Amino acid sequence: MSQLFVKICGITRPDQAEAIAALGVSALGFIAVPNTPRYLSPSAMAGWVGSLPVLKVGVFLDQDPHTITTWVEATGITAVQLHGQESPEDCHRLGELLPGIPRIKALRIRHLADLALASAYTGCVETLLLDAYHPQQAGGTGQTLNWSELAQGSLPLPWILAGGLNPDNIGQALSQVTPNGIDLSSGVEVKPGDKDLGKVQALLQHIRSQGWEIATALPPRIPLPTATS
Ligand SMILES: O=C(O)c1ccccc1N[C@@H]1O[C@H](COP(=O)(O)O)[C@@H](O)[C@H]1O
Repeated sequence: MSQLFVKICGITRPDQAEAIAALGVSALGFIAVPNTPRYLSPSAMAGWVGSLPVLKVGVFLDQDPHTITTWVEATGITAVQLHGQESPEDCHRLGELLPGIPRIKALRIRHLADLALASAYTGCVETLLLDAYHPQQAGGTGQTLNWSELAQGSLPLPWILAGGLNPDNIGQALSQVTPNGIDLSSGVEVKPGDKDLGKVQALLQHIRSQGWEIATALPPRIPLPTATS
């Protein structure tokens, strides 16, 4: 049975976090980007996020590696998603500051050619995430990628599909592309930050009915070929 990593992002409420974790998702995401509608400050995350029984992903946008480190230490986040223009050097630095905390680099894709950006991150992050490009908003936009175009590309690391996924279109998306994981935010909510548990349940039911097993951890990194192999 193939495994699929399933992350539900933009969680703001402890009761919903616990209920969604109990449904069997792989990870929950918490938005650490000020001035966005699902934002939680470090003090708003502290005291409950750390004890959730799944991978806890903090979503950051062009924040300084030291700021991210302080945030992780204060909240109990167990993975970081870098959703801005973070360079490979920033990702590498974060790995030095936060050993054992996996890094997910988000790339906001406008054209298939943008996938070329991925190769620069092979040595410094564990996983890639592909989101749709929006000119005004960094994420949580509900905008989908062009899955049939994406199917023509390839990536050098395990990757997560994001961007406008919901229980109604997930089947179509997964019939066209084969990511290692999926990430949903606005497609499973009533309003920003308020999740619709019925939609999360419908999503998981669909995935399981298609024969996927929901992963309990990020997909392992594919070993890179060595010079002699
Ligand atoms: O969700 C947000 O508010 C957000 C803010 C800033 C950066 C990223 C954000 N969310 C990420 O956006 C994608 C897709 O969301 P959607 O399913 O299209 O609503 C997802 O990876 C979230 O982690």
